[in-house]
Amino acid sequence: MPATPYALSVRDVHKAYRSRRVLRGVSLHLEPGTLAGVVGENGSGKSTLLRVLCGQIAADAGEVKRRGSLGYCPQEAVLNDALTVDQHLRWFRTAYRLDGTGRAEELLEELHFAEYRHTRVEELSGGTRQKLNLTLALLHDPHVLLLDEPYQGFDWETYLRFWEVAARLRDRGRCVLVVSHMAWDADRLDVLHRLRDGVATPWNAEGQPVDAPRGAVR
Ligand SMILES: Nc1ncnc2c1ncn2[C@@H]1O[C@H](COP(=O)(O)OP(=O)(O)OP(=O)(O)O)[C@@H](O)[C@H]1O
Repeated sequence: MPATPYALSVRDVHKAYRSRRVLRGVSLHLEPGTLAGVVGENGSGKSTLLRVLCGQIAADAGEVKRRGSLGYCPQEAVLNDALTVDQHLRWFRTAYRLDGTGRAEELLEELHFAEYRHTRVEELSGGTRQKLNLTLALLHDPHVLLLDEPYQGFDWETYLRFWEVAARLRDRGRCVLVVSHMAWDADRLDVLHRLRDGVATPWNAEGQPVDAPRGAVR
């Protein structure tokens, strides 16, 4: 049987919290070298979808297939307040069994927070915590990256730099899925899905369903 061409393949995924049916048959298929987005209103189930995709919670039904290593940047940074930025980087490097500090150094420079490397997390601003959160997801250069509102708290320069980093990853064949509740990033993405009523619909760069006539307003 030929190998699936997809880096991430999601088929008819369902997830409910008790009687609240959040995902009601989500399907999406992303090839390597894709920068994709999922948008949706607050509470539409974006984080739930990502948590299912990364395996943090189980789907009630449906299938998720992934090729290669995974990086996940959760919406809430999971950091240890008592440790410094450098200590986090060392900790994750050991967990990922990485040699050298190359990738971490690159990301510290690219996201402009090298000056905080010896600062404990409890003393960092929200935006700098988020830079560390993102860096930890990217550290092992995973094949599939799931990023849940990865730029919240970023200043404008860092926000733009984030998209440069994401585009470079895509150009190197990585599959990057970014969750946002804003559609204005649409033209930076190769593929955009809107999550509504528990299903994901592909949207075009104008923020309309792909089967809608151009210029149509919904
Ligand atoms: N652990 C949980 N237990 C029960 N209900 C939950 C749980 N997690 C999320 N929900 C509910 O599921 C729905 C979807 O939540 P989710 O966090 O996935 O949405 P979201 O689209 O990521 O929202 P936001 O844009 O506000 O981050 C919401 O109604 C939320 O209250």
